[in-house]
Amino acid sequence: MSLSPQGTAASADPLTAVIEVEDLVVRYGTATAVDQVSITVGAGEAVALVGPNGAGKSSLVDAVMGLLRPAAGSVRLHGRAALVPEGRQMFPDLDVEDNLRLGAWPLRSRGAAARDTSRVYEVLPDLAYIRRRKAGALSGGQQQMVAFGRALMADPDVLVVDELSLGLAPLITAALAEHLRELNTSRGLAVLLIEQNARLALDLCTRGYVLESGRIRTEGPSAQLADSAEVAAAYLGGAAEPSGAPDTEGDGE
Ligand SMILES: Nc1ncnc2c1ncn2[C@@H]1O[C@H](COP(=O)(O)OP(=O)(O)OP(=O)(O)O)[C@@H](O)[C@H]1O
Repeated sequence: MSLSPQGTAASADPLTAVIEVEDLVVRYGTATAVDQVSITVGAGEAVALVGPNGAGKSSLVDAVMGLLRPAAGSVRLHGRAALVPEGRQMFPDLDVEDNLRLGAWPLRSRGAAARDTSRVYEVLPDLAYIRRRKAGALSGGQQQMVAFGRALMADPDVLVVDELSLGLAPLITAALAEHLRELNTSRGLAVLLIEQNARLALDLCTRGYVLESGRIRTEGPSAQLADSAEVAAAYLGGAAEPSGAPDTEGDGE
């Protein structure tokens, strides 16, 4: 089950992990980009991975998606993961319809039915209106929508989104974020959202990890991370609003 019918109650089940990463190490030559990182994403859960440039976020994603071989540690996928890649990576000379169909590649054994794009147009109706337009002629926001649709064509259990907001205007980003929220909350699709915009990611997801210099610096429920003065100062553009909640980071900030 990946895209349950709209309106069906979908709840996160952290006991059933769709992604389990344990003690992962990624190296480029002698440089360590990801250093003993462990993360999980539960079925139906939305999890944020935030951190500054060069923290190792994309390296972690590439290892999760099997695009690079870890130096150590393990990645276990329970179900199908589909990637919305950084920079969208459209085929600019193909139209939207053909770009979407390429996303069905993991389902090629299912035959022609897997290439039926109508299930994506039901979820992202705006794409139906631009189905015959060349991807290269679309705006960044439209391309990101196509990248979402292409990932959905793989009938995934978890969507791995590498930089939802990259290069997009705030209003466009907000609209795409709502689509992602809808896919998660109403249709039970698990999400791993990699974002430099920590506020966006923590607002969208229920749990998060902060990655810094290849290591998990802190993790926890999004509300707790957003309330942490340490995280707020580093990633949210200022100190957290006092919430009355105890300082769980334990650093007295
Ligand atoms: N192909 C590569 N060869 C060598 N070093 C690399 C390569 N890709 C990434 N790195 C290095 O690994 C570290 C982590 O990079 P990575 O791209 O995973 O971080 P990131 O958090 O995704 O950053 P950004 O937000 O800028 O994309 C950085 O120091 C980067 O320079």
